[in-house]
Amino acid sequence: MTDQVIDVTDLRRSYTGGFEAVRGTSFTVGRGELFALLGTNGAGKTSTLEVLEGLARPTGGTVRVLGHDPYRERAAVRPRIGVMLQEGGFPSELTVDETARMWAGCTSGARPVADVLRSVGLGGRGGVRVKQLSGGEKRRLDLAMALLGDPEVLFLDEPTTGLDAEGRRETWDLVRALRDQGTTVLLTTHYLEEAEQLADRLAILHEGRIAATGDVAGVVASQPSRISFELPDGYFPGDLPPLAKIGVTGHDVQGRTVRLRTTELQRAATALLTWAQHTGVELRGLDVRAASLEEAFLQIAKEATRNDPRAEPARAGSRPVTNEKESVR
Ligand SMILES: Nc1ncnc2c1ncn2[C@@H]1O[C@H](COP(=O)(O)OP(=O)(O)OP(=O)(O)O)[C@@H](O)[C@H]1O
Repeated sequence: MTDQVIDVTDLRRSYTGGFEAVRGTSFTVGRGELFALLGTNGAGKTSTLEVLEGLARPTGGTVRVLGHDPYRERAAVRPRIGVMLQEGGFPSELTVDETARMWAGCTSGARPVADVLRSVGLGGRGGVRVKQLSGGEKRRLDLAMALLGDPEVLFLDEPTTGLDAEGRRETWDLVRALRDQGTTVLLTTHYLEEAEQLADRLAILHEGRIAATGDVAGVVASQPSRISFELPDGYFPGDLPPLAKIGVTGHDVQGRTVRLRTTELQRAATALLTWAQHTGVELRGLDVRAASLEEAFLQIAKEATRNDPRAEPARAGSRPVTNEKESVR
């Protein structure tokens, strides 16, 4: 049986004014798994994460982290988790070393500061003031602080936002290494490539609900693949083999360009190529491709909106109903 490290059942979180940011989500994360919560701005990723981190109480549903309620049994959970918030908010005048030592003083069983800084590539930056770090270095400092207690479970809230391509790749390598060492990781991101690169499983959150979940291949496979090509002069779409019979679920034609959508890519492509061969037709610009995670994400979000056109309740100046966020890590 899988060892469930995170177990979320019908989680709801509302803010004062009635706005429900999380509207009944359920998912589990097994030990050693890397799970990505993916969603557009405002989808409810941070609102979910804060409950898992024990920083906020759910309005409804239950949440267990390492078998405990992270809010009520904070003392049991906190020493075993690491949290990287979106904004670390470290005092800018302190040096990297001073910051790390300060956090180590608040962390039970903290690892040696120098080791942790080295592990995130800040080994040579101990004497530098936080305000002098680059954006990428600040994010690495945030990560280092989350790793000080050698956590079993690591929560990363948009760990690479604001990083350049190289910084992002370096962070991915770090996160992969942690996962390979057995750390359970839950990260939020709106970078699809990040989820593609890192996630064992993911959930696409849309307006507070899980619109799709599974591994990357499974989520992508739920969306149609595409075949496009140009028909030569003298041929028309009606000359093609009957599209429905070869597994094509939709098509459009612009000028001589034909685009087909199918959930049976091999069958449709084989039938099309066989037809072209027999007819002696050259399909110029032939392009056969499975949906990308990006296409799947956009489509899933579009469908979720169509199925649930939520009217936006007023929520100016609102606060969480259940409690204020605590400024603790
Ligand atoms: N304190 C608050 N009071 C009222 N509404 C809030 C509060 N915090 C967040 N929200 C709203 O809840 C929704 C979900 O916000 P949340 O920060 O969880 O989204 P997110 O998916 O993390 O977005 P982002 O990618 O922009 O960080 C948003 O519509 C946001 O405006």
